[in-house]
Amino acid sequence: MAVEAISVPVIDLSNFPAERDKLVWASTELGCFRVVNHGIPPAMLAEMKAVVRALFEIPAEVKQRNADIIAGSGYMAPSLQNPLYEAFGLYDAASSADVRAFCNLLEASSYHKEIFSLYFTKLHVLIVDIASKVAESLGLVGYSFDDWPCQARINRYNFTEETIGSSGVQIHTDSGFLTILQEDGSVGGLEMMDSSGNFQAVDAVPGTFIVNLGDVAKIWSNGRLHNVKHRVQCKVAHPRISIALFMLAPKDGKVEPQAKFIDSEHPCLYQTIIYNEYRKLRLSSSERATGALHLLAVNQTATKA
Ligand SMILES: O=C(O)CCC(=O)C(=O)O
Ligand SMILES: [Fe+2]
Repeated sequence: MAVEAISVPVIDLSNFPAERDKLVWASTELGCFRVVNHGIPPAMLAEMKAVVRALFEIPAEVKQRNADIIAGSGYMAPSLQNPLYEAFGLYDAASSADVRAFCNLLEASSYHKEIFSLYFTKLHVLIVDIASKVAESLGLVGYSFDDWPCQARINRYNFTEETIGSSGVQIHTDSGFLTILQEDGSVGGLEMMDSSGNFQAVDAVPGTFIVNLGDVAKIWSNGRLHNVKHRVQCKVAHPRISIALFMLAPKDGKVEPQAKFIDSEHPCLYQTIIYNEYRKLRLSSSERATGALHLLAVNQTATKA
């Protein structure tokens, strides 16, 4: 099936509240948007990307030191399921101590450490701002995302001539609330599923970030925010780098529909779950590809009885 290029809605972060309706539409119908005027200088994006490229060159045994802190949060070597994909994970990138520990384990130079710290400090401010704007646009004003843990994932796709047309990362939803992605400006491949169930290619636009919403957003908003399915395909014979920051779930781990989004016309759709349990649920079954939200669905007949 041919995959068309989608023009992802562009949200100008310096133009609020004027952009509010567009943000509501993008986050409830598509589950993804592009942000501009985000305050991260182009030089910092480029420096971070260069540091990330270098990080993948360290010896395999050093990479393995990046162990899981929570299920699936550490280094992922190429696997049978995703043979072209390799990633480092950093839990919690919102904590400067965790960023330092990650760099120390991987024997990063002091320059690399400095870039990592600066980048994630800035990205954390940005992710909190975007999450707050999403909440406010749905009418929930004053909700704080300040202390939500955020995981970073640094991805490399070993794309070559022979792999064109194959999968870089399988279809999935993100498990957390919201993801900010720095795409590879020169190598595309990200595809989002639209409302008709077709994949649409997302162009890589240098200097911007792609934001997508995950399963926690769907539960938290009682079904309003859309957890978009996406994947990465190999389109060109060139290694691809991407840098993701995932805002996961509240600090106490309790993920539940907010009272603001529950009323007689919108009954509670999801059971409360602890985020780490939900992550294990996704990893322990085949649910990663399709999401595991249906396992949390409230039985409406039972609720009404
Ligand atoms: O590399 C990308 O563009 C997307 C990566 C992704 O979907 C993820 O890390 O969850
Ligand atoms: Fe993803």
